[in-house]
Amino acid sequence: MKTVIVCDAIHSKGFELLKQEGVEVIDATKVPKNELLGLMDKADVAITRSPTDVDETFLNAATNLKSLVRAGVGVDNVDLEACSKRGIIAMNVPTANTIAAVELTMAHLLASARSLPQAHNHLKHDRVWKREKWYGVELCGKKLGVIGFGNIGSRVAVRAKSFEMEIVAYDPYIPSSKVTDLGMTYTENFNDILACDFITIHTPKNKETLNIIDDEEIVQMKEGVRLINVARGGLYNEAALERGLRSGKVAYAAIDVFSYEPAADHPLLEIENICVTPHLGANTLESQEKIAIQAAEQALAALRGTSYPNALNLPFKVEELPPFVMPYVELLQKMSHMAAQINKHPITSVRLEAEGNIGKYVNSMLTFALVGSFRESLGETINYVNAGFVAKEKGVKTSTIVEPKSGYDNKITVKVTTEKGMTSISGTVFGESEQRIVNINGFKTDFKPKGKMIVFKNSDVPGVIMDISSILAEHHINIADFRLGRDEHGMALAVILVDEAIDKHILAKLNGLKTCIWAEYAVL
Ligand SMILES: NC(=O)C1=CN([C@@H]2O[C@H](COP(=O)(O)OP(=O)(O)OC[C@H]3O[C@@H](n4cnc5c(N)ncnc54)[C@H](O)[C@@H]3O)[C@@H](O)[C@H]2O)C=CC1
Ligand SMILES: O=C(O)C(=O)COP(=O)(O)O
Repeated sequence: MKTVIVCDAIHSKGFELLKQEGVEVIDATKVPKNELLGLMDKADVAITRSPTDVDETFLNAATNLKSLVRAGVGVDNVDLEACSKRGIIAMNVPTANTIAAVELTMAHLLASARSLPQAHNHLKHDRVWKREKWYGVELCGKKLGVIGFGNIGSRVAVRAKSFEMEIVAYDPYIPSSKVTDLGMTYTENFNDILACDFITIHTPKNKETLNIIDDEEIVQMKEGVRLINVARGGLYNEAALERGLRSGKVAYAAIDVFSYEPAADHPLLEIENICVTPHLGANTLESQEKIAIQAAEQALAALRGTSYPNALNLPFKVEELPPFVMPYVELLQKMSHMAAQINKHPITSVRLEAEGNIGKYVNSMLTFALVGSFRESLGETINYVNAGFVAKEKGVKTSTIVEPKSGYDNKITVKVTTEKGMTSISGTVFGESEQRIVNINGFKTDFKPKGKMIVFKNSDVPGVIMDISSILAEHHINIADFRLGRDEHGMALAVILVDEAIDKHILAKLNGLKTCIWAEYAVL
C-alpha cells in the first residue's frame, strides 16, 4: 500500500481525504523533528509545512520518497535541487492561503498605525486608561510601498487603496500594467519604496530578496516609517530593523515571520514598538481547510502518477503546453524509448529536431526524449524531474534544433547516439491524436507506436519477407502488421508488429538470416 506521511499539522479534512482513498497515512504531526527522520523511509509522498526543513538530512532519510507537497506557498526551506537530483517532484499549494495572509497583513498594517497591541496591554494588563499615550497615524493619504506584487502583495494593495492609501509597487518580474491598471504607481526605482510611509513586503525569500531592507535602506527611509513583514524572516535584516526601531527612525514594525522559528527567544521581542505574531499568515480555518484538501488531492494525484499540480521542479510546466503538443510529447517519449531499445548501448547524446509549430516547444520537450531514452536502462527510476540531471551526470550531450518543414505540418525526430552509432526516429501526429512513426534511420515507414515489434534491416533482395515469416511461424508468432521501407542503396528496413513476445532465441535466428544486417526487438 502507498504511504503518505503528514509531517506538520494540517486540517482534518486532508487526513479524511487521504484515508478515504485507501492510502496508508502516517500522522507525524506530533513527532519531534529528530524522530521524524526515522519514519521517513516508509513514505512515498510527504506533506510538509514551514516547520519541516526539507534538506539533505531529511531527503537522505526519505529513501522511498517520490513526491513532496508543501502545504503552503513558501519553499525557501525546501532544497528543490536536492529533490530534483533524487527524482522527487516537489509541489506547493500556492493560492489557498492567499486571503489569509492578505488579511493578516491588513491587520498588521492597522495595528502598526495605532499601536494596537501596546494600547491593549496597557489597558488590559496594566489597567491604565491613558488615551493621550496612544496617538496613532491614519492610513488615509499615506503612501504604502509594496515590494512584490504577486498573489498577496497585489491584494494587499487593493485593500489598502480602499483605505485611500497611495500605492507604490516594486516588482521587477511583472508587467507594469498589472499595477497601473489598478490606478497605482509602478516603480523600478527601489528608492521610491524607501520614500513611503508604510512598507510591506510580499516576495519569496531567495538570494536576491534576503536582506533587501538593511541598514543602508533604513537610513534612506522617512523618519517614522512603519514596516510590515508577513512574508519571510530575513527579508528585512533583523539586526538592522532592531537598530532602526531602537533609534526611532522606524516608528513601528509588524512582524509575522522570523529568520528562525520558533522564535520565542528572538531579540526583536525585546523591543517595545513592535507587533509580533507567531507565523500566523496562513492560519485561518478557511485557508487551512482549503490547503489541507488541496495538499491531499495533490498527494493522491502524485501517488497515482496522473498529474503533479503546482510542481516546482519539473523542467517544464505541463499547464503551459498547448493541447496540440501533448500527443507529440507522448510520441517523442515512445520514439526515444524505441531508439534506446534497438540500439542498446550506453547513450552518448540525445538530439531533438522539430519542424513546424511544434518547434516552439522543442526545449520543454527534450525532457520527454531523455526520459524515453533512459527508460530502457534505468526503468522507473528515471522521471521528468531527474532526467536532465541524469543526462548531465552520465555526460550525455543534449541538443535541440528547429528545422525547416519537409512535408509534414509538424514533425519531430529524436536522434539517440550510443557508442555503436546513431538511431534516428521521426514521427508526426495526424488529426488531433493519431501518432505515427514515419521514418527510422532514413527509411520511410508508417505505423502506430504501440505494442511489440521487430525492426529488421536487410539487403533489399527477394525472399526476405518469406524468411522472416517462416521463422516467426515456426515459433507460433502471429504477424499483426508488416511495414517495409527501402532506400536507393539496396537496403531495406522492416517494422514487423507481432502479437507475441520475441525472445532472444528467435531474435538470434532472425539475425542469423543471410540477408539480415541487424534485427532488434522493441516494446512500446
Ligand atoms: N506568513 C505566512 O504565513 C505566509 C507567508 N507567505 C509568503 O508570502 C510571500 C508572497 O507570497 P505570494 O504572494 O503567494 O507569492 P507570489 O509568488 O504570488 O508573489 C511573489 C511576488 O514577488 C515578486 N518578486 C520576486 N522577487 C522579487 C524581488 N527581488 N523584488 C520584488 N519583487 C519580487 C514576484 O515577481 C511575485 O510577483 C512568500 O514569501 C510566501 O512564502 C505566504 C503565505 C502565508
Ligand atoms: O505558505 C506560506 O508560505 C506560509 O508561510 C505558511 O506557512 P505554514 O504552512 O503556516 O507553515
